[in-house]
Amino acid sequence: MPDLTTPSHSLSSLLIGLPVLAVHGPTSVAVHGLTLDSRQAAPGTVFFALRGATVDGHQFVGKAVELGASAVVVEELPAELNPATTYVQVADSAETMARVAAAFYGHPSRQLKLVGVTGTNGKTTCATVLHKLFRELGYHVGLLSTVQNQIDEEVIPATHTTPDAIRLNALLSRMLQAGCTHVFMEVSSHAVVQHRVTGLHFTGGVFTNITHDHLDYHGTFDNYLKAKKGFFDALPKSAFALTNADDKRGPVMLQNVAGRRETYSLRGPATFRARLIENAVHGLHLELDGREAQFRLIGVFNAYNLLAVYGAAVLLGEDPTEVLTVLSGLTSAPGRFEPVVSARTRVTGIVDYAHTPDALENVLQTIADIRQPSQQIITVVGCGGNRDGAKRPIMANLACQGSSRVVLTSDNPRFEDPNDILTQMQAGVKPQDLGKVLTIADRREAIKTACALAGPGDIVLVAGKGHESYQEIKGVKTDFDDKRVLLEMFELLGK
Ligand SMILES: CC(=O)N[C@H]1[C@@H](OP(=O)(O)OP(=O)(O)OC[C@H]2O[C@@H](n3ccc(=O)[nH]c3=O)[C@H](O)[C@@H]2O)O[C@H](CO)[C@@H](O)[C@@H]1O[C@H](C)C(=O)N[C@@H](C)C(=O)N[C@H](CCC(=O)O)C(=O)O
Ligand SMILES: Nc1ncnc2c1ncn2[C@@H]1O[C@H](COP(=O)(O)OP(=O)(O)OP(=O)(O)O)[C@@H](O)[C@H]1O
Ligand SMILES: N[C@H](CCC[C@H](N)C(=O)O)C(=O)O
Ligand SMILES: [Mg+2]
Repeated sequence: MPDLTTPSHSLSSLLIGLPVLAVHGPTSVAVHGLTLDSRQAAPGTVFFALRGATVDGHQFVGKAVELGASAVVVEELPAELNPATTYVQVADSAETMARVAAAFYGHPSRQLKLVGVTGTNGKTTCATVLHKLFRELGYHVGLLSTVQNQIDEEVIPATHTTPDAIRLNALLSRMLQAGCTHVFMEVSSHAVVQHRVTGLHFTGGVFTNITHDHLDYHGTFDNYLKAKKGFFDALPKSAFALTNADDKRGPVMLQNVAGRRETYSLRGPATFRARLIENAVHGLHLELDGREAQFRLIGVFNAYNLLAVYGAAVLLGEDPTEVLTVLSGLTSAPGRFEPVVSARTRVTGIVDYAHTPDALENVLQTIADIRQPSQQIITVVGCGGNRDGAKRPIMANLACQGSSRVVLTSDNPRFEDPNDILTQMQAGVKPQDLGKVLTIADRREAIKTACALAGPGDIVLVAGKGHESYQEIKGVKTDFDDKRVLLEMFELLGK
């Protein structure tokens, strides 16, 4: 694995142009590293005290100083200052950290064609397909996504959809050094609010859609929309802003955009248009930008993703015909509508990352569109702990509306009691649907039961965890892979 760059700068050079309220101590100190975690502080590092969701990083300034941090960046100065450390006081530590991180790594985003994808659903799909497309077109390409980060085919594990600003700039720098010309990344709403992408130079931004999610974190839908829009508002004049004109909030996203405003649509006038010819089990047949093509991705929602990818590629200067030709052969991201068929009774298992009401509704609608009338749909679904609770009853109800049988189960309970989550899900089940619902907290058992219920040719949808290779219970991640469990159960039950 190539080394991460370890640049060295003086503190003063990193602070050029930034609004600093006060400095105590010398700014000539050499900086070899940046950290947001006091436990990683050491001589030569700058520690940024961030106000977190759980704790206030200012509590750990003393610890960082004790470990030898050369400088600390704070919003509030501690009562006692250590003469061996430089204290930089700013109005917003998170924003300052992002700008310092960009400078520390030499502003890699300015030398890359960096495209960010935001929206409730479809970010990973679009970013991953863009990565595959540009690889096929012959470029060296970086990817920052929920599933994994990549430099060409080299995989770098991801812990977040969008990494923190330090890791993000370090990764961009590494991508640049590896010869990447393009980087496609997901921009989560958390990332925008927490300034993870502040100070990056984007060549383009793509908006997929916005529906219910993360209201636990953002409080209101309006704040959630503001976060997504914040990314578009900050795009430079030189960038393109590509939005989904068919999404209710698509046009709002463009309101304050300084750059080129572009749209895509399946329903009306737009820069990039598509018409659905066929949505079948083997893929989509579309007329895209005036030309007919067959695609391997399934479901109308993927027609939107394909259109967004096509639009972004053309806006990046690629030849439309070549883009269509390559795009038609590409598959989706792992764990996104991924089918596995049992050997004997031809039960189709579908593993999908639908963990929002909109995604679940779309996936069930897609299955309804492509299934044979004789095929029953059995859905296994849960909702994550320590995340938006409001979606729980809604998702249980949607599962009932779109399925013959439903097994409610656990997703990643995290620090919540799985049975509490399940009770909240059950509250969404209509009295007339109670007969089709089973509740089994153990996800493995739930998948086993769904497989046992499946007759020859039926469809078992396992929703919510997609590519995830673990289940997180009380802070401990244990190996768990929906696709593997499905295959195991098919085998065990002779399906
Ligand atoms: C809610 C949320 O976004 N949390 C992120 C946030 O953590 P936090 O606010 O809880 O941090 P905290 O524990 O309160 O600590 C505050 C500060 O004190 C520091 N600290 C803490 C302890 C200590 O001893 N010393 C110390 O310096 C911490 O490093 C931190 O800088 O800042 C951390 C550092 O960047 C992130 O790792 C953490 O992501 C957590 C793990 C997380 O689960 N985030 C999810 C919700 C998230 O970000 N998801 C989005 C995608 C969603 C989607 O795809 O739909 C993502 O982009 O991944
Ligand atoms: N354009 C779309 N519109 C609606 N639903 C979609 C769309 N694309 C994908 N989905 C559904 O949403 C799920 C998640 O898709 P994907 O991983 O691409 O989204 P994401 O925005 O990256 O999600 P996350 O916020 O968790 O990173 C898919 O498994 C599918 O069920
Ligand atoms: N990026 C999303 C993923 C949710 C996936 C689902 N399996 C869950 O654990 O809730 C989040 O962190 O909220
Ligand atoms: Mg994602």
